[in-house]
Amino acid sequence: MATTLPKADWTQREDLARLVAALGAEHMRWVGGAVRDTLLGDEVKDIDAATTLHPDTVIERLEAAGIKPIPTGIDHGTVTAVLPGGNVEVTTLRKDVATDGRRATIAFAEDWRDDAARRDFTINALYAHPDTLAIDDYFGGLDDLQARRVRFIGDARERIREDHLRILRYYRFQARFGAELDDEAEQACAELAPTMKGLSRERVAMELLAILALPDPAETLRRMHDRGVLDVILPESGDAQLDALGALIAHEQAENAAPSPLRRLAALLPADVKLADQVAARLRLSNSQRKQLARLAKRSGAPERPHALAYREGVSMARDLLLLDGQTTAPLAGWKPPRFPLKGGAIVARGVGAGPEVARILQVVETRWIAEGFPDAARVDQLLEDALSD
Ligand SMILES: Nc1ccn([C@@H]2O[C@H](COP(=O)(O)OP(=O)(O)OP(=O)(O)O)[C@@H](O)[C@H]2O)c(=O)n1
Repeated sequence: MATTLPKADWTQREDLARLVAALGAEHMRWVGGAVRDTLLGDEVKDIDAATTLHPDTVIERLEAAGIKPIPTGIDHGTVTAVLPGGNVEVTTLRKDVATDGRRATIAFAEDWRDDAARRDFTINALYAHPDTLAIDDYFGGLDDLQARRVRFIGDARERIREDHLRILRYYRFQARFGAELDDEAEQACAELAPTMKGLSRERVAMELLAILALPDPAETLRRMHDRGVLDVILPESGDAQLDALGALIAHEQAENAAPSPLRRLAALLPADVKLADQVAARLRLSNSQRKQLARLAKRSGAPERPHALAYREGVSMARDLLLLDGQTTAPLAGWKPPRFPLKGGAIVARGVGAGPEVARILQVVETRWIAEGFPDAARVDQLLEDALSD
């Protein structure tokens, strides 16, 4: 694996050059996901920087350079630099002093190795110099990345006790690119899984959905289930649901459908609306996600005509329902629900008094129109004729 960060779109960003100039290249390094994912050749989402400068100094220097600072997690030494190409989190080097697994008490530090030592995995503790792009690797992260090994820094149990969410982060990275399993880590995660009960539900939900959003997390989730880890955060899912998830993902791949974490969460739950609603509330999902999950739980398993389904539910929901049912989604490609061409006014014009009778006739005609596969306006006139003479 390269010992220098390959050039990537983000390493050439002019606004990042301004950030580096403001803080001073010698006082900072790029770190975390951006370095890891650039080395993997993957798309980079968020950019994190580590710095030896005190947060107050970071704020002063950013302001002096005309870059807006937001003290996002100032207790933890994080200042967000607002930049046109995307914000960057600048975090002062730290070492953990004490932690209860949910919140860490930290001290600012001078030493890059101390900062590396408090991080979760070797592959996440790679530091790139902003000027030369040379990488500092204190714990063999480059080798691990090359071998696609997700390895805790030092003792897995200790790392997990510092932050119990690291159990789910381990599985997420494992599902993303882990090539070999680390017995020690697997055992530590299984053993400490009950500690996740104390985590904030939002954090747990975010990680679970992030695992579900990966291209193929079925095997990892199966392992989490077999080892009792999934049971702690999603006790509603049993063997049958794990099988359903495997089938869904295989079907998604056959259909070329993009992964959807919510659709996959629905597969991991029994088709029970009340239960789905409880899970959504427990995981603090948004109202719209909660509604979607409840609708997905209401799936009947009875095959329905794709266009009729999409007309009633919207194309995206219909696609999810068809995929969960193992049906083809091909008829929905490029299909837009047509507009029902009949208006109440046309019925009133035919002598029906305005009121519930108009609504009833509209509904009768619309139902027939859907059943016939959305024929044109001439046929709708005929359907209206029939309905009026019924
Ligand atoms: N529980 C955690 C969370 C984060 N980190 C450290 O903080 C960095 C940034 O964390 P975050 O942005 O949450 O994740 P990334 O590793 O950047 O990966 P992704 O964006 O894919 O989640 C990580 O690389 C890791 O070094 C950690 O040690 N323990």
